[in-house]
Amino acid sequence: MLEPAAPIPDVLLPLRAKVAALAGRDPEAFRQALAIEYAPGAGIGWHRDRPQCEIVAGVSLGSSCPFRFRRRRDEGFERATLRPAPRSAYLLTGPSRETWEHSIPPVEVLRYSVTFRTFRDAQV
Ligand SMILES: O=C(O)CCC(=O)C(=O)O
Ligand SMILES: [Fe+2]
Repeated sequence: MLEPAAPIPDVLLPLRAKVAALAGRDPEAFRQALAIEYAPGAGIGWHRDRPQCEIVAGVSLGSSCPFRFRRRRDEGFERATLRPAPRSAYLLTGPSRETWEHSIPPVEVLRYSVTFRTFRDAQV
């Protein structure tokens, strides 16, 4: 049985307000917050975020790292790499959200991310 998660901690609300302004959405639309610690050697494998999510807004903290993207083409993968600066934010919307997969190879220096997500179904 699913139960509602705890509310987003107050300490994250100013950050949520900033990414919401970047996305042009109400802060309350970002109903999930996820903080990830990447210790040296930790990364995240290729994936697209779950289809129930709509906008993914991320804040990159600590070290910079390659943020890799790929999408399948007839002849193989088309690839792109961003390098989000520490204390910068990014939005995954449109094709970067729906079509491209993303991953982060094992980091060399400690990094954190805080991601906020809106949901397609407001009831989720
Ligand atoms: O650490 C990041 O900036 C991305 C994290 C990520 O891809 C995710 O939480 O789905
Ligand atoms: Fe992701």
